[in-house]
Amino acid sequence: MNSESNVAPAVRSILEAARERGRSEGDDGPSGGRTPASDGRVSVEARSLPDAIERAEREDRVPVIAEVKPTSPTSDGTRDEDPVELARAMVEGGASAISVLTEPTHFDGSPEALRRVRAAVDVPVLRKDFVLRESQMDVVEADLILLIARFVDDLPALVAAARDRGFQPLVEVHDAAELEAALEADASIIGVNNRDLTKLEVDLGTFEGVAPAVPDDVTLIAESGVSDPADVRRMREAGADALLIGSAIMDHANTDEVDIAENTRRLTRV
Ligand SMILES: O=P(O)(O)OC[C@@H](O)[C@@H](O)c1c[nH]c2ccccc12
Repeated sequence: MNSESNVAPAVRSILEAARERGRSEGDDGPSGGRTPASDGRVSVEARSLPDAIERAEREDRVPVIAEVKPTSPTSDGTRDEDPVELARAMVEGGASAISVLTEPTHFDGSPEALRRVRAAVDVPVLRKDFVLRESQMDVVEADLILLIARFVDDLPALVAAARDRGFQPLVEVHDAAELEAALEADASIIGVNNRDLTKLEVDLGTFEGVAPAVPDDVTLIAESGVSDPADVRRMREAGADALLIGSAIMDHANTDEVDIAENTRRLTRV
């Protein structure tokens, strides 16, 4: 994998920033909220995502991972409410898990936001960032950590490193070749990103194209571009065990007060 030659300029810039992060701070330097073991690694007791999905199904909710994403290169605005308040409203609206952007330079995220969210809610929390090296995992505790198949050099090693720390790795793919790499790396939670990182365009057909090749025992997540109940139904029919939804809940462009709980509810009660 690790092909970034023709990704969108915004994505290239995100990756450059990610590559630098952790170096100047000293790869193992202290930072907000992590719980270092004696060797400087975090060690987590993760809240199970498959269990949270099962609970939602039992309670007739669509399993949704709702994303605290203050802004993004493709968003029309910035939402600067307290991440804890946003996360609480998402859980109130039926979210099964919360994703928190920790990327600082393009998404206005922070590890501290994730630490505070995880302390405030009892559902699993995903760390959404561009983790490229093992040492970048030791920044903050989370229940799940994102690994983007396309951008990492040694996916099997990073999957193993994540599990060593107690994280549930969520491996993000965009096509059949990346899916194969994820399966070879022994991933058991796989997300198909509907957003093409070369053009930043969204096509829900991406999930529909990749999903049939995913084994049943994998927890399969449809990521990005789900904007209304019809999209929720479409992704569920194509085999999504859960949906990762950010923008439709955050509603960045809306400058009026937005009801995050209600935005979440309309996608979990489909
Ligand atoms: O806001 P959306 O279209 O609902 O998408 C959420 C999530 O899938 C998206 O933020 C995302 C998917 N993969 C990523 C990798 C890094 C940062 C962000 C992402």
